[in-house]
Amino acid sequence: MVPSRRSWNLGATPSLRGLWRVARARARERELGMARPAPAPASPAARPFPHTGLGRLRTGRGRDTLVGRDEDSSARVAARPGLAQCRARSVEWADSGSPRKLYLTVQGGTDLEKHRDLLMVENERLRQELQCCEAELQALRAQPAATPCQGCEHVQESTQLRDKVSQLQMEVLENKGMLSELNLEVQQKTDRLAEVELRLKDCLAEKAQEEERLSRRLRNSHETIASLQAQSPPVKYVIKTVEVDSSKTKQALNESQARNQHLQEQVAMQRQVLKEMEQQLESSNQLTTQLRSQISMYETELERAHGKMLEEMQSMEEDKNRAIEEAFARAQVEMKAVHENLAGVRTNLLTLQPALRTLTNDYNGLKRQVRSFPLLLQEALQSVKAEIGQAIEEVNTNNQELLRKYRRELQLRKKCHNELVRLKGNIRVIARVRPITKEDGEGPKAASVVTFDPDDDAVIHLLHKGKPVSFELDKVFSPGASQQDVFQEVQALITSCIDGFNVCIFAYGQTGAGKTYTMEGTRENPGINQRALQLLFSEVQEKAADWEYTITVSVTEIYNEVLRDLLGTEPQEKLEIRLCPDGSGQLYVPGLTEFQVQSVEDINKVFEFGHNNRTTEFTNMNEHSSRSHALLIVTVRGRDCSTGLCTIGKLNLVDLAGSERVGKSGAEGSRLREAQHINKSLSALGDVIAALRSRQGHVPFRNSKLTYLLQDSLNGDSKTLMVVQVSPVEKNSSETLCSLRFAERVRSVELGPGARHTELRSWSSQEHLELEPACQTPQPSARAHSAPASGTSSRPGSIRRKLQSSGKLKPVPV
Ligand SMILES: Nc1ncnc2c1ncn2[C@@H]1O[C@H](COP(=O)(O)OP(=O)(O)OP(=O)(O)O)[C@@H](O)[C@H]1O
Repeated sequence: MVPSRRSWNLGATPSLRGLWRVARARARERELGMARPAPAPASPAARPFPHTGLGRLRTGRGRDTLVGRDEDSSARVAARPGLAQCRARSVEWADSGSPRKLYLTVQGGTDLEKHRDLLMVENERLRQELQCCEAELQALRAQPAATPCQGCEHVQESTQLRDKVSQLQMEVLENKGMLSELNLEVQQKTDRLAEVELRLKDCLAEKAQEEERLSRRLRNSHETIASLQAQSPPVKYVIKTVEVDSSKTKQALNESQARNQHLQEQVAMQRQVLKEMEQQLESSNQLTTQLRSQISMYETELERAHGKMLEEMQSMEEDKNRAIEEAFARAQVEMKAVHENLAGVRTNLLTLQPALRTLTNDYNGLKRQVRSFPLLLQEALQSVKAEIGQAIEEVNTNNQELLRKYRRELQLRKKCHNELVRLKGNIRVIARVRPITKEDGEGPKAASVVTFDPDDDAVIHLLHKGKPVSFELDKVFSPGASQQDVFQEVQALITSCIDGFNVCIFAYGQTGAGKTYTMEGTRENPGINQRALQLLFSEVQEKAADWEYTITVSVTEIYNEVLRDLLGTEPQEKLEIRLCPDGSGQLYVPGLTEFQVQSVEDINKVFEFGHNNRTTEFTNMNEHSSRSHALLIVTVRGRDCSTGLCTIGKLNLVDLAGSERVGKSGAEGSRLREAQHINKSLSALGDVIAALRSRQGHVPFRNSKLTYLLQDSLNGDSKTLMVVQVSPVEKNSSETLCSLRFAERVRSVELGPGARHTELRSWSSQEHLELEPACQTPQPSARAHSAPASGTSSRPGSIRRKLQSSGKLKPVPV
C-alpha cells in the first residue's frame, strides 16, 4: 500500500507549542490525579506525536517537518480530488523554499479531521490565488503607465481605471487580511480540537487499563476464593478474608465505576464541545465561500476593467493612427503647395534678377543721396529758419503795430462813444463781477459762468443754462478789479460835480452781488462814496486859490417805501419828497439833515453814523443784506472869487437794495414785506427806464419813492452812471442774466446832455439870496431843509437859506 501523505501548513510554531503543552498537561494529570505511571518522557523532536501516535518531528534549515505514515486514509484522500490537487500544490509550494512549513502524514483520521484538512488546503489554494491576483494587478498597473497618452479623455479614463484597480487592490488586501485571520482562527480551532482529542484518547486508554486491572483482580479474587473453598478448616478463615477482600474489591469497583461514570460524562461534554466546534467550522466554511465569491467578483471586475482599459488603449491607438494619417495627408498637400510656390518663386526670381540689378543701382544712388541729405537738410533748415525768423519778426512788428493801432482805435472808439454818450446824454453803464466767496459754497453750482473778452473790456459773456449770452456795456470789471480801478472809471464824472453838474451813480444788482462793497467798501478798502469825497476835497483844495467851495452831505434811505434821514436825530421819522414851490419843478426833502464836511475825518464820521442807522438783515444770500435803498447826497457849492460865478453840483451816490427772489432768499414775515417793497421799487425803476427808452410822454416816476427821488438824475440834466453788480456763480445765473439785460436797457436810455449849473452871483450874499424870488419857499418846519435832487440856477439860493436857518451849514460833529 502506497502511504498517503497529507500536508498542512500549520502556520507558526505556537500551534506545535500548544500540542506539546496539552501533552505535558495530560502527563502531569496522570502523574498527580490518577497516580498512574506517566509515559516515558521524550525530547520534543523524538517524542511520538500524541494525537497520531506516529511519526517524529524534525527541525532544520528554516522549516519544521513532521513526518509519519498514513496507512488507511490514502483511499479516502484520493477520493477527494480537491485534496489531491492541493496536496500537489502544497508540495510544490514547499519546494519553493517557503519557511515554517510542516508536512504531517497521519494514519487514519476522523471525518472532522478530513474536513479540517480540506479547509486548510482550501485556504492555501485561496492564498495562492490571491497571490496570482496580485501579480495580475501588478501587471495591469504597469501596463497603462507604459501606454502613451493620446488625449485628455483617454487619460482621464485610464486614471479612473487606475483608481478602480487600486481600489480593487485595496479590497483584495483587506480580503487577504480577513483570510489570514480566518486561517489563524482555523488554526486555533484545530489546536483546540487536537487537544480535546488527545484528552479523550487518554481518558479512553486509562479507562481500558483500569477495567483490565480490575477484571484481572476480580479474576484473581475468584481464583483465590475457589482455592480457599477447596480447603476445609481454614476455609472459614479464608472466606472471611475473601469477604474482606471482596468488600475492598467492591469498593474499588464502585470507585472505578464512579470514575468511569465521571469519565463518560467528560467524554459527552467533550463531544458537545466537538459539535460546537464543528458548527464553528461550518460557519468558517461559509465565510470562506463568501470570501471566495467576493474574490471571484473582484476578479470579474478586474477583468472587466482590464478589458475596458484595453479597449480604451485600442481606441486611443486607433485615434493616434488616424491623426497621424490625417497629419501626414495634410503635410503632403502642404508640401505639394509649397513645392508649387517654390517653383513659382524660382521663376519669379529668374525674372526679377534684372529688376533687382536696376533696383540695386537705384538704391546705391539713393544711399549716396541719403548720405548727403543731412547736410542738405541742415542747410535748407538753416535758410528756412532764417526766413521764418525774419517772417516772424515782421509779423511780430506788424502785430505790435496792429495791436497798437487797434488799442488806439479802441480808445478812440471809446472816447467817441463816451462823447456820443455824453452828447446824447445816455446813462453810462458799467458792470462789476464780484469774486466767488465762501458763501457761494462749493461744487458745480458755485462754479463761475461769467467770462470776459480779452480784447474788449466792454463785453461780458454769461453761460446761462448751457447757452452763452453776451452783453456789451460801457465797461466791464472782472473779479480781479480793485476799488481804485472802479473809482478811476467814475472819477471824471465825480469831478464834473465840482463844475456844477448833477451826477448820479447808482449800484444795481441782486442781493449779495457786491453793491454795498462797491459803493461803501470796507474801512481798509473804501468804495466809491469815500473816494469820491476825498477826490472832491483834493480837487477843491487845488482850486482854493480861485474858488471857494463848500461840501455838504446828507444820508438817507428808503426802507419799505419810507424815506428816512440817517443823519438825523430821529432816524425813524418819515420824510417826504416835495416839489419846490418855486415852480421850477425841482424836488426837495423837507427836514433832511445836511452836514458840511471839511475833512476826511468828517466824512468818516458821517459814513459811520449813516451806516449804523442803515437797515441791514441777514438773508440766505448775504450775511449783511441792505434792506433799503441808501442815498449819499453830496452837494458842492463853488464861487469863483474873481468873477463871482457860482456853481452848484450835486452828487447822488445810491446803493440800491438787492433784488431777490423771495423763494430763494427764504424771506417770510417782515422780511417778506421788505423784499416785496424792494422788488416793487426796483420794478418801478424798470418801468421808468422802459418809458424813458421808448420816449413815452409819461414816465411813471412817482410810482415809488426811489424813482421819485431819482427823478432828477434819470430825467433831465444829470450825468448818470449805473454800476451793475454781478455774481459769477452758476446758481445765480438767472439773476445775473436779468441784471445784465436790465443794464443793457438802461444803457440805451438817452437822457440828453447834462447841464452845468452856474450863476453869476455871490453865494455869500445873504441879501441877494433873500431877494431871490424863486427861492422864497415856505419853511415846512423849523429844522426841515431840502436836499434838492438837482440844482438849477435858482436853487442854490433857496438851499443855502434853508441850511442857514437850520444852522447846519457848519460842520456838525456826528
Ligand atoms: N469786488 C469784491 N471784492 C471782494 N469782495 C466782494 C466784492 N464784491 C462783493 N464782495 C463781498 O460779497 C459780499 C456781498 O457783498 P455786498 O454786501 O456788497 O452785496 P450787496 O449787493 O450790497 O448785497 P445786498 O443787496 O444784500 O445788500 C460781501 O461779503 C462783500 O465783502
